Amino acid sequence: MSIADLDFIKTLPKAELHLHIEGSLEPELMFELSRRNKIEIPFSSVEEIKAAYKFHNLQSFLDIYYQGASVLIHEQDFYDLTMAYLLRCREDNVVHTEIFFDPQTHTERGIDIGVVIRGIHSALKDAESEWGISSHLILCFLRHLSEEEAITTLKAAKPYLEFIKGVGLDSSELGHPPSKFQQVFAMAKELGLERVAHAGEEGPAEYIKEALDLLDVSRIDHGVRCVEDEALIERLIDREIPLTVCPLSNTALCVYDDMSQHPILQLLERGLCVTVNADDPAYFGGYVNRNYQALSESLGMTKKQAKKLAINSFKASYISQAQQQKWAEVIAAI
Ligand SMILES: Nc1ncnc2[nH]cnc12
Ligand SMILES: [Zn+2]
Repeated sequence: MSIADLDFIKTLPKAELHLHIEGSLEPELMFELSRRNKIEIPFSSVEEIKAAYKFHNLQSFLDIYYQGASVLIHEQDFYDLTMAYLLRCREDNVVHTEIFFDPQTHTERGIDIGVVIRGIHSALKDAESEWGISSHLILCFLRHLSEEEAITTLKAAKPYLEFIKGVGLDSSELGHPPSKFQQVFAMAKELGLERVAHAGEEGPAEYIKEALDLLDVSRIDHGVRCVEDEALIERLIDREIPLTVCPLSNTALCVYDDMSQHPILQLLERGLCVTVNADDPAYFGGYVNRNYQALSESLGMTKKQAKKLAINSFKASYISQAQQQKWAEVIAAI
């Protein structure tokens, strides 16, 4: 596929399944909110912010990402943040999105979890009624904090469970294995919530197995280090466990030195249900179509592979089987 086929990527309806809403905070909005809320940030211009976005691993990114989120205070801020992302969905033909949010990043600063959820949820509802973009919200626990704090967060979210589809696990992976969160994931299951977890991004393949065995997740976020364990790859194929892969994130955080080393298309060809996602687009150089474009440019992704990836995005989502089927037919006809 040539670069001229960017239009083709845009024609494909897509679901996005791995997007941290706090990671969609563009420098321009960060500045506006810092002024509006009188929160100091250590940058004097948008250019300075962008220049600071040079990462050498996950932690070097997370330090800047949590600092950026400090400008989010009011319900309107969370609304504006989410609406800005949904406008990008519209541009990229993302018709369904499953959004992560990190309540502890905000509650630690004294912000009520209801402020966060109501702000995000009302933007999601507006985008659905205005543009027909459907969505789910996934509450993530920060794995560098304790399980006890995760349990407190889950309890605080109880009045809002009608707005929450599932729980996830993110932040610093190394040294914080899924086994640390077994109890809180069991509680979430008991509450009828879906479960996903970041695993095998920087952490070993063993963490992917733990997420499956101990947290009973139905999807793995990233998961690219499964390539180091042949038996695990076969298990992921047999059990049809999707991986929400984020190519530009992986190169920005030096999981791979160059996109040409990314295994996503090899995994696709082996029969894994891999999907393409942006992770933290304001920090990693682009939204979902930009990720598809990178696969085209660096890995020679074909139109057939792009269609399969788009079909997988619906198959791996939490929309109904009938809806999944409908989108698969639309894409097959393109
Ligand atoms: N790529 C990522 N990995 C882990 N935690 C995150 N939080 C936001 N982006 C993340
Ligand atoms: Zn992520």
